Amino acid sequence: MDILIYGYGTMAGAMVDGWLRAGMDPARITAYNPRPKNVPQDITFTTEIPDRSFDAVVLGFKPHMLGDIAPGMAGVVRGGIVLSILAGVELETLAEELPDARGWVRFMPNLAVALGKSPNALVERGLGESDRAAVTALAEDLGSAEWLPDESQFELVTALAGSGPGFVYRFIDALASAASELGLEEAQAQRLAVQMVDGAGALASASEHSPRELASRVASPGGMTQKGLDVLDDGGALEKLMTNCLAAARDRGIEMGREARKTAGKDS
Ligand SMILES: NC(=O)C1=CN([C@@H]2O[C@H](COP(=O)(O)OP(=O)(O)OC[C@H]3O[C@@H](n4cnc5c(N)ncnc54)[C@H](O)[C@@H]3O)[C@@H](O)[C@H]2O)C=CC1
Ligand SMILES: O=C(O)[C@@H]1CCC=N1
Repeated sequence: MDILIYGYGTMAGAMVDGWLRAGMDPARITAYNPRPKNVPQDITFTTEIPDRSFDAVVLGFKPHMLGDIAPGMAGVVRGGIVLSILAGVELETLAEELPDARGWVRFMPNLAVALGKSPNALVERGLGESDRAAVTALAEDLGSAEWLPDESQFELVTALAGSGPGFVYRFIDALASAASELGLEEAQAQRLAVQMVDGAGALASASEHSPRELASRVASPGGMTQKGLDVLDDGGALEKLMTNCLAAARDRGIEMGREARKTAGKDS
């Protein structure tokens, strides 16, 4: 499967890094971006829209640009599979805007693709069994493949797994700032917070126990951790905060889907 990256920004670039890291032949990858970009050695880069079609085309630009960009993409997607990382943009819009493709996939990664550690949410229209297997393999090279039965929860999944690193980074930053506020040297607080989250995440991945159970294993009865957990749990404070956080991100995704339909002229 040869791949065209159409819009080589932060996310699409991280996907290329992940595929190369997983051993993909760089000759399979072409990247198009209207402005010059630094790209890994051995992939093909162009600032001109290629004049041939590709097996798979990754949409790597901003969601609201789809309506303006799609008409110029007919040639590159003809007969191929569209892999859209555009937040909020639905399969229906993709199929209407890029009707010359043979299949459409919403492929929602996060920046950890670069390390092969992204949970990748997927939903498709028009894919046969072998295409689905090929897309699954592409996702697994970047972490995991999480196929959803339909699109109804895709914005929520995007909030959790796509935006999620942003929330975790904010949490790490808040931990480090709090420790520094309480007296620790700033750089040391940040080092400790980052390494702690790295280890805690790896343990949660490797463990047979749920995060809830792991938290109670850290909290020795009558000890320090429980006192801290009591603050987070008071009135369901942290859970309420996270519910509001995910709902706000999800709702913005739904709105972005609407905006993309509007600029594509498919909605009033
Ligand atoms: N940043 C992230 O963590 C994630 C981003 N996404 C999605 O990835 C997409 C890109 O986001 P970022 O990489 O963060 O943004 P970015 O701004 O880094 O990348 C956008 C790229 O599109 C290029 N571009 C501009 N006009 C273009 C045109 N006419 N044709 C082709 N390319 C054009 C820009 O030069 C730029 O390289 C968005 O649709 C976003 O929803 C999805 C999951 C996570
Ligand atoms: O913030 C955004 O809209 C995109 C979607 C998931 C992560 N970044």
